[in-house]
Amino acid sequence: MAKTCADLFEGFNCTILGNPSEEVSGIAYRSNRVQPGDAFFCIVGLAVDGHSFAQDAIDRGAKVLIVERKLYLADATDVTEVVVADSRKALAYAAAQFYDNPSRAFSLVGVTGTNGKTTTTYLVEHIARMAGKKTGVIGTVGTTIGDVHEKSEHTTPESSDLQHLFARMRDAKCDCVAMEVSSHALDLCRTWDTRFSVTAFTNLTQDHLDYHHTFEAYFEAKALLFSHDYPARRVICIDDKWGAELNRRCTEAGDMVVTTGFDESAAIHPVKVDYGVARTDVVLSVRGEETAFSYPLVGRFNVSNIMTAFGVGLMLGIPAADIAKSLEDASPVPGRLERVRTPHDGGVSVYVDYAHTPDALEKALGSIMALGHGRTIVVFGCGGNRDAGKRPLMGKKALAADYAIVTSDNPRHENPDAIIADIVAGMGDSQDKYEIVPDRRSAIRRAIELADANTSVLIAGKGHEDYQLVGDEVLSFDDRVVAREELERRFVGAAAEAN
Ligand SMILES: CC(=O)N[C@H]1[C@@H](OP(=O)(O)OP(=O)(O)OC[C@H]2O[C@@H](n3ccc(=O)[nH]c3=O)[C@H](O)[C@@H]2O)O[C@H](CO)[C@@H](O)[C@@H]1O[C@H](C)C(=O)N[C@@H](C)C(=O)N[C@H](CCC(=O)O)C(=O)O
Ligand SMILES: Nc1ncnc2c1ncn2[C@@H]1O[C@H](COP(=O)(O)OP(=O)(O)OP(=O)(O)O)[C@@H](O)[C@H]1O
Ligand SMILES: N[C@H](CCC[C@H](N)C(=O)O)C(=O)O
Ligand SMILES: [Mg+2]
Repeated sequence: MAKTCADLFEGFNCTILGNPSEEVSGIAYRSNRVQPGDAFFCIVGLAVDGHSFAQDAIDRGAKVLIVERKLYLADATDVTEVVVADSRKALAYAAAQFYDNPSRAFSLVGVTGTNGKTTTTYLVEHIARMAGKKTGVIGTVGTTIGDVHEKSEHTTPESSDLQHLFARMRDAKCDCVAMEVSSHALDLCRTWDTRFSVTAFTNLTQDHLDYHHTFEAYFEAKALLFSHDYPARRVICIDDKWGAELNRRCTEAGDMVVTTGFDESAAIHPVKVDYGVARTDVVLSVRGEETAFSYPLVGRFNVSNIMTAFGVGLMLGIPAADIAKSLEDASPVPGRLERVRTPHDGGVSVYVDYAHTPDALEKALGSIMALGHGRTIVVFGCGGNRDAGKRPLMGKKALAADYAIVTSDNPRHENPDAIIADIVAGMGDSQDKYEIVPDRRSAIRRAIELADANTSVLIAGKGHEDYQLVGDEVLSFDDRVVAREELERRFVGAAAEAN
């Protein structure tokens, strides 16, 4: 049923100047995407003020403007203005009304934390699907509705895009949706007026300080995901002090909390772990009961993700035995410690991973080195126009490898050489342990040239990405494809020469 302006803002503190019965045919926050009959939300952004695009939106047919200050555009007397205190909250609220509060139609799981969100949402989706539910996933790798996958622009979409996605998931009869909730999204109200059934916290380590400035502000943004909803079901990894603090707050607020962690004080903790090259065997203590199973992911950090997903499964009402059974054949997550396979690899073990923070790089390297392939070479860079403080820290972490090749990630609008200089500033006087190869393909080629059958190569930072962002250009680039090509170039070439 068509919605009026008054319908969208029922229960929301605002002043409607004009016609409350004006019908709204769509929601827009980007002027160049306005369709006739839309309501256009003027958002004061970090880069520009959306109010300055109001006239453009009207010219494209917007009938309602949502503003933080009255505009009274002279030749737009038939346009209704809705004055609100915060257009971002208004956008989230009105979009939820427009699509009839779709997040209430299914169990929605929100996962936040610096690292492990994508992995955990994939695991939760798998557990829910094996329990017979129709599922959806929203996150960095894209959106999945049932079995249909789409790419996405953000890890957590803008609020109105998110509500639209929820509506599509509701219409597709999804019972359970697992989504990543980034700290940007929480701070920018993208999930405002979304109802979560369960929220989960993985960890907090350095990232995004370009945006949040301090760890405390970064943590408080994450903590917003744990400050509302009823009944409040939380799964919190208490391995770092931030998780412990969140647990304290949620417990004090009377929330239902399942804690996870390596320490035996956590409600879910490992009793025994055997790390294999392709699978991991664990015995977990789950609220005092031991559960043994094996799953096809590697690395110590994935034990954390498995435990968090296990906790979410319990909160969704799925029996522990069913969760354990389903994890036996969990699907690996694209671009997370993904082994690059080709018949001609010369015995070199190449892994592509999405580690783009100091902690993730340390964990990914540690996991690969623990697999005992011998020598480890890491190829990595850092993204441009993102937290520069993490660059030297990642440089330092990379020294745990036997050798590092420092290269470009997504330079965006920064000079790649300047990003690399920031990275190597953290590598002290260890020049014999690294070299700089700015072009990413050449860096991967160099690592493979240096490798032999006792070497593993970790290509970190871009994981599932099939592009490289250079200035405004989106170049085609996939670490997995390039690594395969470079393995073949070396080993098929070598075999041909030997014949
Ligand atoms: C820091 C951040 O997240 N910024 C987001 C924010 O931008 P902003 O508030 O600065 O918007 P702005 O560019 O100043 O524009 C203000 C308003 O004017 C509008 N506008 C602007 C220009 C125009 O011609 N017409 C027009 O209507 C804009 O649509 C906007 O409503 O709102 C915009 C609209 O939704 C987003 O596109 C933009 O994401 C930028 C591009 C971005 O790169 N975000 C990244 C950092 C991000 O969100 N990452 C997280 C993942 C992090 C993780 O890995 O954990 C994510 O969830 O993806
Ligand atoms: N629980 C964890 N603790 C530390 N590092 C992890 C953990 N899980 C994954 N990682 C590392 O972080 C990388 C990214 O993992 P994942 O994509 O699951 O995290 P994310 O939180 O979704 O990241 P993003 O912020 O980019 O969306 C992995 O490739 C791995 O190197
Ligand atoms: N979601 C992360 C992705 C970083 C991936 C890395 N390849 C880069 O471009 O910095 C971010 O927005 O910071
Ligand atoms: Mg992610």
